[in-house]
Amino acid sequence: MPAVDVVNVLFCLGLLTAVSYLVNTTRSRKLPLPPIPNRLPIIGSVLSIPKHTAWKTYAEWSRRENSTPPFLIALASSFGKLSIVVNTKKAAKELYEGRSSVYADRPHLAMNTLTGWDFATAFTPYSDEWRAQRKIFHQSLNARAAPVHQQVQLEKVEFLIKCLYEDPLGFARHMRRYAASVTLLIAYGYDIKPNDDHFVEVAENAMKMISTTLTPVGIAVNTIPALRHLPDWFPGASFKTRAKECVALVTEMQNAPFAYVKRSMAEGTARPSVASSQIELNDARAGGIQGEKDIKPGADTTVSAFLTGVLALVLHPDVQQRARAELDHAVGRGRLPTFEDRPLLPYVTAICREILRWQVVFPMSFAHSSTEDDLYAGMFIPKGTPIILNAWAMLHNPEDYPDPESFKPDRFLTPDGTLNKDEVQVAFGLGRRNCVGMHMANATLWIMMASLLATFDISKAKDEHGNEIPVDLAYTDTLVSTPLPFRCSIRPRDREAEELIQQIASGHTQI
Ligand code: HEM
Repeated sequence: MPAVDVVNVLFCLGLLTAVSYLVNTTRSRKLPLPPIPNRLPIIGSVLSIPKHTAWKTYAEWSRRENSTPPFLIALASSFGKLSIVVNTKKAAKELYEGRSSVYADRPHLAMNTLTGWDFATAFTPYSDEWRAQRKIFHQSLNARAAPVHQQVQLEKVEFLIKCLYEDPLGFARHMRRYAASVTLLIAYGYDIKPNDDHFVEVAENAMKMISTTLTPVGIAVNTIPALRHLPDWFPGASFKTRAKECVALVTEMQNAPFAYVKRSMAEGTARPSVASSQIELNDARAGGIQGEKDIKPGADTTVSAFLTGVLALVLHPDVQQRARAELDHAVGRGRLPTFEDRPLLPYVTAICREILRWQVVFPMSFAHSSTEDDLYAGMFIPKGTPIILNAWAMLHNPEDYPDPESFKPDRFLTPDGTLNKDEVQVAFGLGRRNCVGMHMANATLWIMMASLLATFDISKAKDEHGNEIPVDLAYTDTLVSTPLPFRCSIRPRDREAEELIQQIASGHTQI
């Protein structure tokens, strides 16, 4: 009996493959598609798509395959499915911004539905539902609303400074907690517990589970959604059991903080938050408010930028020195910097921009999808094609950023020392689906870097013989690229800084 099912499934897969291949090749025969590197019949480019840092290979392929810009390439995955990688800022702007309504959809990924993650704004199709979610985010997190959250960011960065002083080796954990505490306070008015916070744990586990979608089996299910109907007992179908576990976590991640806000509002103890103001505005309409429910995922992206910031400082004592000179001149030594000091600290801002450019948090952003057949620079882009923005290629293009692999904050300064106009927007995506948490993320990163530079000296850690432990620039290969664990030394920069830190620490009791 199982043998018959196997034959049936394989037969259906074969049929799907053939139909999909025919549809794509017939459609594309009329007009040229972007070049498809290393394409083989039926299996497309599958064998040559690298497992590691694919964004670097795509940038190379696009230079090899296109003699002139716009440097688009198509990837033909197995079963004839196409996706297109955009490798230049010019093409990305023309498509994502110039034709924004055509490129604002997201590809439908069967694994997102299976794991319960399809509730998230980032995965919602371009629709009225998405517009409603996006509006809620925008009202609370746009550039003008961002200052409302500054008090929370200042309060939490002080606590981070205390934690780094008392337990410098745990810096990555403290930074993760700083990101989560800012996000949850702003989103839900919820102050996380010092250790083992349940909301944070659930959200982190749900985020980890999303990696299920990136395993070979997950990719196969996204390519051939019919696979989701495989029976649970089928060899290789254990992804269905994991997906069910993920649904439970995601549901709790959505509902628990929201229920907390409602409860604390009823008890009169709620802190003002995005969720509480939306509840007041919308009078808690049936089904709840989607927008604030997926604020949490932004925390992981911010942590990646924080850790890159620490790595950059470890490797560049000269950058620390120059930033400190700027801080001492503009702020003095008796207090931590605040957001009011920002206009006087262009070099610190340039460091933050360089962090986002140097090690791109989302090297290939989130895929968009086209809602119409389109023709661009003489190339055909079929309706429904996933379009991937190669942000890494754009932010490492030597024409815009000479010596792109080096960490050089100066590239964001004009000769007279003021900031230039490049705000590294590409790191946050382009067009209608760009990052809605961008202003909050920039502010959280800026105040952390400014405070860290004002108080601590960051250098390589030493082993028991007093030798410096080398630091590698090693990153995860996941959707959000994050530094792999590394060691460093974080010490008050001098006696004066230590006194300031102790004064700040005495105002915060918990660690
Ligand atoms: C350094 C930190 C961050 C980086 C680099 C980043 C980057 C991005 C990128 C590249 C996208 C996809 C854009 C596109 O599809 O064109 C995105 C989407 C998104 N981000 Fe962020 N993000 C960060 C922090 C945050 C934070 C703190 C929040 C929430 C408070 C947030 C909320 C979102 C949401 C909701 C979307 C989906 C937008 C949509 O599909 O309409 N992000 N982000």
